[in-house]
Amino acid sequence: MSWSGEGRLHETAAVGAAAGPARAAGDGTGTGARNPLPRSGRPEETPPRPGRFSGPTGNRLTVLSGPSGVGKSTVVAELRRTHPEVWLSVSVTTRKPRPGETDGVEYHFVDGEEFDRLVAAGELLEWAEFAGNRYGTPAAPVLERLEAGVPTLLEIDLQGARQVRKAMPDALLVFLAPPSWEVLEARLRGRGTEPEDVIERRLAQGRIEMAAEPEFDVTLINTSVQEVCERLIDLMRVRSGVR
Ligand SMILES: Nc1nc2c(ncn2[C@@H]2O[C@H](COP(=O)(O)OP(=O)(O)O)[C@@H](O)[C@H]2O)c(=O)[nH]1
Ligand SMILES: Nc1ncnc2c1ncn2[C@@H]1O[C@H](COP(=O)(O)OP(=O)(O)O)[C@@H](O)[C@H]1O
Repeated sequence: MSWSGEGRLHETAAVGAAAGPARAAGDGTGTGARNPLPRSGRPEETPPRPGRFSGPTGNRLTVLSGPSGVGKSTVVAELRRTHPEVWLSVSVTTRKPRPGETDGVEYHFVDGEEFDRLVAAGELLEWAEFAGNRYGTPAAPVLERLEAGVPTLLEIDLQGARQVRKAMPDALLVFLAPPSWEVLEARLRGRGTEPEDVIERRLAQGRIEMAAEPEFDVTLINTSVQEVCERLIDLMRVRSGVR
């Protein structure tokens, strides 16, 4: 079967001590309760399908998305610390840096003019506007890593994930979900980095993102950051042959 596209295997794995053991994608033990899609075949046994941006090694890109405040940046920071073998794409954004963010680490912070230039020059693999700012993935570094067989992760929004799905049908799309909506609100407010009106915009966008969960291949529930990281690494290992 084809792993991408309609009938894509979908797994919902609660990750965290309270949620029981995490399950391997396609190992037949996932509940799939929220998305009862057909589940024949194991993704790791499906040969790579060439996409517009696929590298010759068949190495597949992994995309992490989820609503604002769910913990994506925290997971990425933990991966950066504990799994330096994974290459994390650094996006360009027109958003202003938050306290503690460093240009070139979390993002390349650019002005609107530079962002326009990158779009016009076709240098972005995908880009989207999110809560009043623009964000995009520089294509060249991603393609270089995929070509070299390096496990590669993008942390991007839903619109970006959809663009990646079109451009690279083999990409693994992982949805990071909160344990509950209340927890998501509490995390976003607790982070204390945005004023209330921005929080409201992000929560509104978050409802849209949550509704799109069935479009993703795998859902991980962010109860424990460490366990989400381990599951992500497992998924990437299966897909890119990393040991
Ligand atoms: N499409 C797209 N979205 C991105 C990119 N980089 C970051 N994002 C997303 O933009 C949204 C806002 O990011 P950010 O301002 O850092 O806020 P946070 O997610 O609440 O920490 C998040 O959903 C990110 O995943 C990118 O290169 N492309
Ligand atoms: N598993 C978790 N348990 C408790 N708090 C978490 C967890 N993951 C992230 N957080 C906290 O939630 C807030 C939002 O996380 P963040 O990584 O900024 O989210 P995102 O990048 O998805 O917007 C932060 O204050 C972070 O410390």
